Amino acid sequence: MKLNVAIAQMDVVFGDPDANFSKLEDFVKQAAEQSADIVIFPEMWNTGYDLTHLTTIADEAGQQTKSRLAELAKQYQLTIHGGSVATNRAGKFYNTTYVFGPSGQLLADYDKVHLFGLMNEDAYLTPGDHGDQFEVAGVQAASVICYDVRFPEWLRTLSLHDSRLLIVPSEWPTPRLTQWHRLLAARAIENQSFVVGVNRVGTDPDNAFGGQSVVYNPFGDELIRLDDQEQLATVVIDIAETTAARGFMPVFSDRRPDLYE
Ligand SMILES: NC(=O)CCC(=O)C(=O)O
Repeated sequence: MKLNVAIAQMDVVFGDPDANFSKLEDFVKQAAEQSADIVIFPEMWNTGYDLTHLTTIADEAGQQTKSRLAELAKQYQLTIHGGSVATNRAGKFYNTTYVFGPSGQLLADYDKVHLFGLMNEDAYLTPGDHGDQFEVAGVQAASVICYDVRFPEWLRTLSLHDSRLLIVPSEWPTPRLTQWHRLLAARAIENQSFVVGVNRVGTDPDNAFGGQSVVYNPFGDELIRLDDQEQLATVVIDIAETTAARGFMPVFSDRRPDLYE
């Protein structure tokens, strides 16, 4: 089973959801032109980290994002992994992932679980309380958001449901890009899965984001690494490699959960 994965390495217009929706639409169109099965966006692409204005700019109940992603997925007949967006639900703000399949159906709905204090998320956002898995063209996938990737036990928990593809939308600042690559590669090796990290580019008032979106195979080899420019790129991944990795070294069945915790 092969999947054509499109990475939408987007520059986010700070605090301007309308401008960012229009960029998203261009990227989805490009992904469809390149026959992608799935297109993946970065973290908080609707607003960036404009956390002090969430009352006016966060997506109310995620409605605008959900209806637009559903329409676009259906129109272009592909899966859209909507990175994450700032949402406002019952007066609380969340950093939320929505994934829509080609029939316009909602496949996943996930709020970032580990809030990132260095970017003030803990002061403004409410953490999620559950994970979510979904299927892309017959492939089991799971998704976490940026800082979540530093918690191997969380990605392992999600991987125990036979995920073969782990997706990590991010706004990861340039000074820690070396750690970004090492963490993503480690998660790929230990979970014997493909890992797709989609970072934004550009700057906001506090940080610079150097892109370097990347795909690692289940052996931790890099299949593609983008530079620091806004762009869409595609890469074909062969899910049979996850079966080969798991057959060669049975990490999942060698686990000793009786000793953990
Ligand atoms: N947006 C984020 O969660 C950033 C995480 C990050 O930069 C890190 O080093 O972890």
